[in-house]
Amino acid sequence: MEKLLIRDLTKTFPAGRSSDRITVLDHISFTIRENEFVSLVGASGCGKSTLLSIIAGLQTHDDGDLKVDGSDILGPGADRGVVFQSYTLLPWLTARKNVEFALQATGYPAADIGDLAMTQLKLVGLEGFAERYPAQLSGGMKQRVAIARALSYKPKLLLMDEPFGALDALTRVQMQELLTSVWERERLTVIFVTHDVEEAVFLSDRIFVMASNPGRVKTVYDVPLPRPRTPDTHRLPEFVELQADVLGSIRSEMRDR
Ligand SMILES: Nc1ncnc2c1ncn2[C@@H]1O[C@H](COP(=O)(O)OP(=O)(O)OP(=O)(O)O)[C@@H](O)[C@H]1O
Repeated sequence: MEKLLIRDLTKTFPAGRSSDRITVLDHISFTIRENEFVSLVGASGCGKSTLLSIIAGLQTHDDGDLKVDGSDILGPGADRGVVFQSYTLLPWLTARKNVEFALQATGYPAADIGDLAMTQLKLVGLEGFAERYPAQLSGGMKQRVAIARALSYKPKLLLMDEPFGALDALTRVQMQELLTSVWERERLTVIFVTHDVEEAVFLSDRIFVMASNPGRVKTVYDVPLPRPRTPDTHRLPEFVELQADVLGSIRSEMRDR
């Protein structure tokens, strides 16, 4: 079933002081199926973050249609969970209270909130850290709380913008493995922005390579790798080949600019 439909999406920004406008996203059209994991990759400035924030309802668009489960996106909503690169936890609340706060804000019954928050923290392996404040957690742990929080209210669509970009290499790989196992268990629909092609191949069902000036989807790759994905997945010849193909596609687009 179709989860997200985007048709002829166009976004412009004012170009400096003149009345001209720069087209950042140009007639983008695609659909994402329920339970699909899709990554957006492409050169810096091709419009990945802009596209994600329009889907999140955090930015307006000029033209085109965006629908989640057949309903127009008109602004932010609890049907879409968002995880960004920077940890957006509330520093004055514990890990558990950060998750509970999101559940309260999205209207969960008060009696269920405590249990639900702990269940989500357990899912990301943080049940022992529930009473810690963000300042007492490592970067990877903070990002796990942010993922637990985004998953807690069961969004139809999870939107992730470079969520592991600020982490060290080992923590990043651990977070990829955690995310893929959570995704395999919860059957989420995810749109994931990353600069890291290896990360995109490891996590995704499909990879959209975007081109710039104006931003558009240039090539769509299917990722025919078996699941569950494990550390050994990286060594499969198909993995290595696909990674090279996607990188080549981004590079050729940069050369053509
Ligand atoms: N508020 C804004 N006003 C004007 N131009 C903007 C604004 N936000 C983004 N842009 C421009 O839109 C283009 C796309 O930006 P965006 O951040 O979406 O790209 P990106 O692919 O996510 O880049 P990166 O990979 O570097 O994060 C860039 O050229 C950027 O300069």
